[in-house]
Amino acid sequence: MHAHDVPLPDQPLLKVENLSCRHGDDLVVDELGFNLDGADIACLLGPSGCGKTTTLRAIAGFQPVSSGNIYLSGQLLSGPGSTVAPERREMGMVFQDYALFPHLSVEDNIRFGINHLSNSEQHRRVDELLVLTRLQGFGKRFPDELSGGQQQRVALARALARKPRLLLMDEPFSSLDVDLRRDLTLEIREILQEQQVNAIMVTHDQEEAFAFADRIGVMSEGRLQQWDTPFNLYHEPANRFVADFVGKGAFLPGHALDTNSVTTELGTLSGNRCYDWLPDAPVEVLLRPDDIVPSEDSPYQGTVEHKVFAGTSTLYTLALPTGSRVQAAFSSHRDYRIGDRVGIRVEADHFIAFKRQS
Ligand SMILES: Nc1ncnc2c1ncn2[C@@H]1O[C@H](COP(=O)(O)OP(=O)(O)OP(=O)(O)O)[C@@H](O)[C@H]1O
Repeated sequence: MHAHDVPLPDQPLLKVENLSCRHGDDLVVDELGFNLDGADIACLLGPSGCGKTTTLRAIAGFQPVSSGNIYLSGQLLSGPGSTVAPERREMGMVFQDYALFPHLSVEDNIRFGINHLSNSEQHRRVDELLVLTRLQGFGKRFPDELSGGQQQRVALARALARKPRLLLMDEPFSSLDVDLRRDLTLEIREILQEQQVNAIMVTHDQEEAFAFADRIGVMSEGRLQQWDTPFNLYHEPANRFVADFVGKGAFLPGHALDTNSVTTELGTLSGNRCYDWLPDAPVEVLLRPDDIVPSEDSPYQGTVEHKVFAGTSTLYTLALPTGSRVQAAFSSHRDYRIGDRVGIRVEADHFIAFKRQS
């Protein structure tokens, strides 16, 4: 069966259940669980060392699991003490360093995993993949005669040649420069959609994750913090770690007034969610840069401490009188200088707040 075959309706394509993995005595993946549905492309996102690669390797079958299970369309692939060999999982892998065979031409690299097919079928599949990955005319070249982006497309073509049920990619773009990364991320997403191949990519770059994935798992210290759409991660972060890690913004201290409003240095802010805090509880409100707007006659002012020009907007870090800081993205037509005092107000449709620990 391949990914374009319809999986059983009640079975997710991939089910990772209470997965824990150890390196020696260290628990590096801790009770992690998520389901990947038939149509989704996913990312595991998190800071260096949080366990993303170990999770991907467990799914691929290279990493033994200490507890928990991994299923593909309902079939158990990994459990404690039982594992289906990597080559029998029908998964493709693309690595950061391309891992192409240097002594084989592009065509032969792509052909590598499909030598069980007849010669004419091999040719047809290779030609199809060269077109798909926009490598027509490069088939006879060797890897060292290609750019980094082209090499990564060969690696993708090679991984897709066997029509994998799931494609696993570990930081596939990290050795490429920023512009190429962005283009290739979108291009590969289109190729996967066209081929109806599900994929999981590991990255620590959230822009890349947002551009690539329908579902993102944010990890920290071996634990899955949230498995959700990019929109929900940004607007409805499940906890403070996700709020801080995903997107820009700053936390402004305040005190609860009632279950959905807070007094802060920038006035009373009200949201559309109810919190279970008691009146006067210390809280902090997440303000995204687009929640702060310039307002000349506002009683609230911030002093420009830092600015980063970003084309259509400029990102300012503003210090408030108490020393708290907020970030604000203003149209780059307004050009404030370091040290300028800027009238501001909060204009947020909703806010995300957390109890303050200290
Ligand atoms: N072979 C190994 N032996 C011992 N410890 C390891 C091994 N591989 C990884 N680790 C440790 O396991 C933890 C998780 O590593 P992992 O590579 O899964 O993280 P990651 O999120 O992919 O990080 P990065 O983004 O830096 O690649 C880290 O603390 C790492 O040092």
